[in-house]
Amino acid sequence: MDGQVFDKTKLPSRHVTEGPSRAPHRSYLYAMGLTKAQIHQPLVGVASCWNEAAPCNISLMRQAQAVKKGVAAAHGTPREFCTITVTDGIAMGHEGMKSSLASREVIADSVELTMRGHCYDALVGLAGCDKSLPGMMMAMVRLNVPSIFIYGGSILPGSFRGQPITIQDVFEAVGKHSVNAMSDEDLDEIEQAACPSAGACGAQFTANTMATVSEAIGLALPYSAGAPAPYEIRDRFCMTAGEMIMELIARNIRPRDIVTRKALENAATVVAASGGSTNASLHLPALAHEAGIEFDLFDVAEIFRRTPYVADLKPGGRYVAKDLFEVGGVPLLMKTLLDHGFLHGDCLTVTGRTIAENMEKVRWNADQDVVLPANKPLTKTGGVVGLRGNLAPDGAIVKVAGMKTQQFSGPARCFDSEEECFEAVSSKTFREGEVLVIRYEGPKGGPGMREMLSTTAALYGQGMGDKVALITDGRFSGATRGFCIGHVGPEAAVGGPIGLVRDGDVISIDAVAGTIEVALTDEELDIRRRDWKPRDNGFGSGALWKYGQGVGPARYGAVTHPGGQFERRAYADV
Ligand SMILES: CC(C)(O)[C@@H](O)C(=O)O
Ligand SMILES: [Mg+2]
Repeated sequence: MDGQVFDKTKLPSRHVTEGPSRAPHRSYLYAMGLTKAQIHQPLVGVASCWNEAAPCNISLMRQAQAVKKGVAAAHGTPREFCTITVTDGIAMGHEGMKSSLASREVIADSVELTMRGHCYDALVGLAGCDKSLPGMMMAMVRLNVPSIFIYGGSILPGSFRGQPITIQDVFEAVGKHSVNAMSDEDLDEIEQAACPSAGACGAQFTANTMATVSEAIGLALPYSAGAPAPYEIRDRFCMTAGEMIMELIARNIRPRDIVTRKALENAATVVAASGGSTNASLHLPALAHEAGIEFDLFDVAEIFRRTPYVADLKPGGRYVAKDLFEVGGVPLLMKTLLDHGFLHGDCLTVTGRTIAENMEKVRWNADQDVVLPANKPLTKTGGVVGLRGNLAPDGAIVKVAGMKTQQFSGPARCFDSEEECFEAVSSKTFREGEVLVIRYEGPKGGPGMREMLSTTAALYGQGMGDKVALITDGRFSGATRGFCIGHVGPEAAVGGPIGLVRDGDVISIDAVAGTIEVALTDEELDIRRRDWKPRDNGFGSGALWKYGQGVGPARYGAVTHPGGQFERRAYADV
């Protein structure tokens, strides 16, 4: 990039830095120590989700400095800014979780507004936890300025009595403890051992799933998703991203050149192949929506159905994110998928090259069993399955990776909030063979579509994971295992059938056939619907009220600007 001269008359930052009328604007930039030369170079927004809420984001400030060095080395002027996060692990199991999915929208919106307001020419975005990853990528596609995504990296595995552990073991320990199968002392020991470093939850949970997506969709540099947060090699990826963003400006390569329908299919493919988080079936439609591409839960489910499950990662399998990185990272997973025809190789990426070109130097590693060859998979279909039926006309999702059985039928036991169900689980006032139904927890109903790891992990920890099924219009953690069906739509709050079910109605789920049915006739459902009345969710003002008013259905990604609208007028072109 040495000597690259950028034509400022074509870049958005000209509105801030060029001509006599912008003298006041330049005064502010001089006030922050910028030189004349720096002011007239391209301005690159370095958006970081750094804060002290959780280990996922704590290393982002360090990494952002490396990005800035890279930008400066390639004759750009980096401008760092931070946005909020809500970290699921700490928001879990209480009202705080209602803020989680809503935070994805706030992150996307806040990055959008900072970029627009200051006319930055490009964006390098760093994100470390479940909602900040999709939120940051959504902002990139929405703004459509040259962008590179950087993941903060995974946490290192913990160790408990010689066994590697993750946060999942602590959530499940709560269930063991509740049935007196674990002592207070052991619970104390495990909670102190599970999280030994900075970084996002360590297995193929939601953050690592979306990090895998960031490489497969083409917005992140190859290998950059895999290195754990404390590893100094992350800083090298960050430096390179900083240099590379200047090249993307020069070549005018934008996120919507990258995030195409085929790229979204590639993203869904790596989720299924790695037994990733069900949350991806929300985030991929949301990302698609930013690009004006129709790609809903059923499109995601169709890819899931035809994709082999090859990466033996927790929660369904044996290994964690660090293990995947050590054997070859996301490129190794993509290599076998590409070689066996499961990925589109012709999609452009932020390297300026296609997926197939990026893969040219990647060699298959036969000396490992973290990723199996795609022609010899763990199972022939993906680790996550879409469902549809009279209980979920707008679809539902279940993770089958690692599950012994794929069919379940039993009488419903209904709860109108997660708390009511958690209480029944803790006091064991439910029976083996039942289908626990948690409703009024959808995007509008909660509001906020809570993630329910406390309840599902408690069930699993009690040894009830495959003895009951759980269905909800809310959602699950990437660490959830057991027969747990989420995103059931339409949600109860808008009159969906899940709100019409009564205790004892027989519910049948078949993950092989892809169905979810309640044994009620259409006539009976109609009669019950006539008696149904909407409920007040208790939020009359503030961010969650606003979210509940605007949010669309889970099937289309639970976005707050639904209705087929997307940002057609990329701000960089104005
Ligand atoms: C706390 C977890 C495990 O990170 C969860 O939020 C997830 O979705 O994976
Ligand atoms: Mg989560």
